[in-house]
Amino acid sequence: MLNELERLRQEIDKCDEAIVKNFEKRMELVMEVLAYKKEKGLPVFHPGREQQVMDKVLASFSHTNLPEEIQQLYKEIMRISRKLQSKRLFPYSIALIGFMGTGKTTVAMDLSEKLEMEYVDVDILIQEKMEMTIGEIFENYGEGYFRKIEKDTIKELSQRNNIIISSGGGAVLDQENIINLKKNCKVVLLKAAAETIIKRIKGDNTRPLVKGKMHLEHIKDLLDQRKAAYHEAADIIIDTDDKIFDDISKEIVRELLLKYE
Ligand SMILES: Nc1ncnc2c1ncn2[C@@H]1O[C@H](COP(=O)(O)OP(=O)(O)O)[C@@H](O)[C@H]1O
Ligand SMILES: O=C(O)C1=C[C@@H](OP(=O)(O)O)[C@@H](O)[C@H](O)C1
Ligand SMILES: [Mg+2]
Repeated sequence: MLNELERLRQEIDKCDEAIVKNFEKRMELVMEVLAYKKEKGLPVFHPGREQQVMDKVLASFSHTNLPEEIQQLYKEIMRISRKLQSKRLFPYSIALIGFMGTGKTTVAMDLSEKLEMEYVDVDILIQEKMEMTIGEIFENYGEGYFRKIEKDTIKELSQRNNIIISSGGGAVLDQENIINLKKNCKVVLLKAAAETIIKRIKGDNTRPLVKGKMHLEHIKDLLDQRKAAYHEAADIIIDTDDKIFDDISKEIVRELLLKYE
């Protein structure tokens, strides 16, 4: 004879079995939708769709005692779903390169949320390692020392797959960094006009290479010196002038899928 506790546990086991079975079924269907969209050339990510699913779930379970918990569960289900799709679509890492102020750090964060892919910013990692700001590293140890840590950090990160890396604007001036990044990454160059760049970074004095020299001629000079290196390293080039982050991220996704499918 089963006691009451054992009986309840058996009921719970049955629920778990149904949850797992349906979860697997749901994810299989998501992958079928993905394959269909790819075949028909439809946009892969449809931001409105997640809200639709959430609204539908909440409406159809309006009698639930656990509306907040259901919402939480569905958020997680959709997060997992996005991650599975991204893994299938992008079996590589994505490295963002380009001049200061082209949006590498911010776009990496936005892409990371959209693709549910981990992102690492080389400069942020360096600052954490050194417990110092980039400005302090330049001031205390000089640019050469910063470049050495930058190179070590890129080497370390380039071993990893399925992440988004935002590099600093000077990273690709060193050939070894390009070779390392290209091991596991598709390299995306973000571009912007000097006028746009200066507008974006003029209020920010965290970049030692433009500190006290925040004028158009200096930015243009630096851009000219670096242009060839950026273009040589790039697999994909995205103009960011007059574009919002959301559109830049979507363009990156579109271009990567077009080129590497
Ligand atoms: N497309 C854009 N539209 C508006 N502001 C932008 C855009 N790209 C970057 N910015 C702004 O410019 C500044 C520098 O961006 P950041 O992501 O740090 O660039 P990077 O890492 O390439 O130096 C930030 O304040 C950011 O919000
Ligand atoms: O262009 C460069 O040489 C640099 C760009 C900075 O990063 P962002 O491009 O993210 O601003 C940072 O790595 C450092 O100040 C040097
Ligand atoms: Mg940055």
